Amino acid sequence: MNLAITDVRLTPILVADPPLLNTQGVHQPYTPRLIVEVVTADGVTGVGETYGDTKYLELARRFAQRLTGRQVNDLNGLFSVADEVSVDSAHVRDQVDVGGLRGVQTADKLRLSVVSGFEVACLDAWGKTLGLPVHALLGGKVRDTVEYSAYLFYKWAAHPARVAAEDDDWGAALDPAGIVAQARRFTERYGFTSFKLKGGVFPPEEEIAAVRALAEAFPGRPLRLDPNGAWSVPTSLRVAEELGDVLEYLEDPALGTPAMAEVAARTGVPLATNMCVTTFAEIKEAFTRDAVQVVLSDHHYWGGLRNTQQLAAVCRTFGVDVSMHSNTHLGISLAAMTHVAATVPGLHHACDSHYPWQSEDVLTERLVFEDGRVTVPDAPGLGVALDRDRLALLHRRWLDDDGALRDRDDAAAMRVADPDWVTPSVPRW
Ligand SMILES: O=C([O-])C(=O)C[C@H](O)[C@@H](O)C(=O)[O-]
Ligand SMILES: [Mg+2]
Repeated sequence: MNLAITDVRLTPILVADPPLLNTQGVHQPYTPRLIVEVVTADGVTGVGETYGDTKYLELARRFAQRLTGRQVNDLNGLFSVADEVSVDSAHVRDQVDVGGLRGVQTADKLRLSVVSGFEVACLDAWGKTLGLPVHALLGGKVRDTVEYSAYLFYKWAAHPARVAAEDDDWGAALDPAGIVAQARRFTERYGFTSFKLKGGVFPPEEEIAAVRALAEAFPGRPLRLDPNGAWSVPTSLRVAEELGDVLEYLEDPALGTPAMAEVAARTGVPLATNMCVTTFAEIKEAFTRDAVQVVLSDHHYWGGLRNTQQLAAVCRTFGVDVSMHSNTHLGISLAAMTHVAATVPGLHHACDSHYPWQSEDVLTERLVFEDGRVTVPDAPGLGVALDRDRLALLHRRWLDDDGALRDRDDAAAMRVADPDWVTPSVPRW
């Protein structure tokens, strides 16, 4: 058995994405992702997936150059490579962007997102070589299925500039009735039994009404509302007061740990985050101030599956729940999320996934949700197979793009419909 990496392939792609609304704007018709392949001396190929925007891609290219000759099971070594890459990446070293939906974007976090794509690819190759599933390499699964929630979005029927790949049959959802209809479709198609509504789009009263309508349509089902930090502390408290009887948790109602701590101190509704605790360095302040009761890990920006397990252990120590966040992603990432979620003890909340919104994939066989759950794959590696024709097609789309869509920009996508749109300042309400 020879675990040495002999080749690394990076394939940036553009994937069709429906016009889903959030507080920053609307999803672009296509979103960038990066598919990572590592090949071993034995000819085994492992696959990974991460963000594909230019700044990630540039780092990934530097990263890839340093991998040949390393062992696929040297997972700790990936972080040393990340350090080396940081030294010669002066252009991203000091880059900090506070305005996105993924929390504060630092160069460190970009690097960890890149590491995650390679870590998953290495685990896949290592597992295939040993004939073991990724969850076994992570210490073994403690459950056979992982529960996901229906991720509801306010949505237009179509993108303002129609695109060929867009033919979703979800229709528009712009009011409580539309959101309930969307939720029904999610239950019919995938059997989801818990629901998360992406908020911060309409004034809070309208979103409160939508959650109330969901509570009436699906009595007793876990419900969450996530405005991505768009509300002030008083608004967050008002929403918590009005929906406290039906919410499983409120997700990032206000932006940042101090504001979340203020809200948490004055409501009994649990608060979840994928914005104010997104790195190990942010944990201490948030946990000591009791600002959050649930951390939604995203293995991409936490630096991979093993870091996600470490995060879960820290959360457990502090009595904070852990669950999972997602961004627009394909089946490789869903498989990775499912493997790691299967190994985390005490996972009390259904994980998020955008996957049902993705009509395209790079797999020969897509993962399926049954009764709102994905069965944990037991085949070697991630248990997925790359469809090279699909990959080539989505890469061709990336090559043909003039650069406009290679970096996700929800505000720019919104300006296609509303030229005066500017990213709202926070708090918006
Ligand atoms: O839970 C979250 O904050 C997200 O899922 C962030 C995403 O960027 C979401 O807002 C989206 O896709 O519009
Ligand atoms: Mg969130």
